[in-house]
Amino acid sequence: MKLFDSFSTNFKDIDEDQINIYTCGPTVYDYIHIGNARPLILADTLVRYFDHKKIKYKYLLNITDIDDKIINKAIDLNITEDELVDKYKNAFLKNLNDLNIKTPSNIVAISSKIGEIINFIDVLIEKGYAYIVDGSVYFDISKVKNEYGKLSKQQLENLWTGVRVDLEKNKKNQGDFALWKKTDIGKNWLSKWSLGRPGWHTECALMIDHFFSETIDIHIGGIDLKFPHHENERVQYLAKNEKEIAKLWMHNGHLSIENVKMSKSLGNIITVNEFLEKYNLNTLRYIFLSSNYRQPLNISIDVINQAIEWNKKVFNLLKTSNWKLAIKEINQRNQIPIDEDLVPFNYMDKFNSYMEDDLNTPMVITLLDEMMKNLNSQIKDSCLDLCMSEFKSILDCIGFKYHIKQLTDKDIKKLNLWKKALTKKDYIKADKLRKELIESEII
Ligand SMILES: Nc1ncnc2c1ncn2[C@@H]1O[C@H](COP(=O)(O)OP(=O)(O)OP(=O)(O)O)[C@@H](O)[C@H]1O
Ligand SMILES: [Zn+2]
Repeated sequence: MKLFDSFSTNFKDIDEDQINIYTCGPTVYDYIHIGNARPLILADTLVRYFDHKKIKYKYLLNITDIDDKIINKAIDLNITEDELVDKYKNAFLKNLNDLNIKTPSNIVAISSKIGEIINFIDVLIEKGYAYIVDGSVYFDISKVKNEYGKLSKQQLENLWTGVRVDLEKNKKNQGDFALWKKTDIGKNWLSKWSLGRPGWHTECALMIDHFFSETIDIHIGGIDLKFPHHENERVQYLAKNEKEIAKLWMHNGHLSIENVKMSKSLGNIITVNEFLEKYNLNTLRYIFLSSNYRQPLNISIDVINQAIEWNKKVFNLLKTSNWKLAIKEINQRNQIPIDEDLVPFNYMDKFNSYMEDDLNTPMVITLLDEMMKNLNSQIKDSCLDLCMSEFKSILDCIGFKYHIKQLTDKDIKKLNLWKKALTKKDYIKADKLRKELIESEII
């Protein structure tokens, strides 16, 4: 399988027996928006494909439950940070389920790893990469001069133009970032340096160091995290372990609305909950999968309508084939074994080759369109089961989920009566039955 590595800007082969994956999770101070869902759906598409190919993987997703944003919001609302975090962590987990995102192998909140973070920072101080100022600990980026900026392809001296940096005084270099922040505001923990809390960039570096004994295979996150967050994660891991944190970096492009990046701070967000109230998970899947994950994506009513129309087509085909196959089964016309040579297409092979080409899901959508066209018209009756099962397993593999009614014996009886009425040209009876079948969402 070939994936684009946004560090080397080359395609790389992924062929290990077990793939270790990490995605930077949300800061749980609010509901997630559909932009935040893009990296999660990207990771989900990847691991679903690994499942399909029976490739083993370990996928870790962190939850940032310690952060300034959490502290400030809890103060504003006059509630405890724990109350705030619980509410939004649960909402986040529910959203994963609502979006049909497979539960990662591990979901870990950083507050459960404070002891490990302190030890991690200690090693960086001992090795001379971090220094203490008045109870806070900073990473000294001048110690990794030759490495810093490599991921985001920037010159050290140009890095800070237009980027918001920590305002702490006494830092040796402008770009030095806090590993441990001394603070008496909000929740804090006792370390040998001060009462304080860890910095965000250290959380992810620690998680990867702690859960995986070696360089991970794939690190996933939105493109906005490339600098400084991922740059900072990388140099910490490099400083501690003298090796790369990840073999391959996957960065998704931004989701924008009216051509402006969807972001909480700009207030132009659509939360996952809001989106799902109006539309459904398949609408969002289609929107993301029909465009290349690396490209920016602008959401508009046209894009949403296109997704709705496409899903209607799929749903209708699934419904029609469901009752057609049910009748066929009951009539036992299906006793003739399926001759696989009769199946005129190679859908699964095509699907696999598109997915292995850096998750080329737009081509998979085109393939599904081609399948729908054939299934709706030309496919030989004897191939219907086989082709439909391929169609369904592709949909399932890329995370679509449709609710098709399970037909009862009574439903099938009615279908047969309808068919008989048609054969006998008893159109009044046929029409009545057809109406009933439509009403009960069978056809
Ligand atoms: N508009 C977007 N399009 C795609 N991915 C995004 C977008 N906004 C955030 N992300 C990604 O979502 C994940 C969580 O991001 P983060 O924790 O920074 O969210 P946030 O604080 O809610 O962001 P923001 O304030 O920008 O809305 C990251 O991988 C980030 O890159
Ligand atoms: Zn991270």
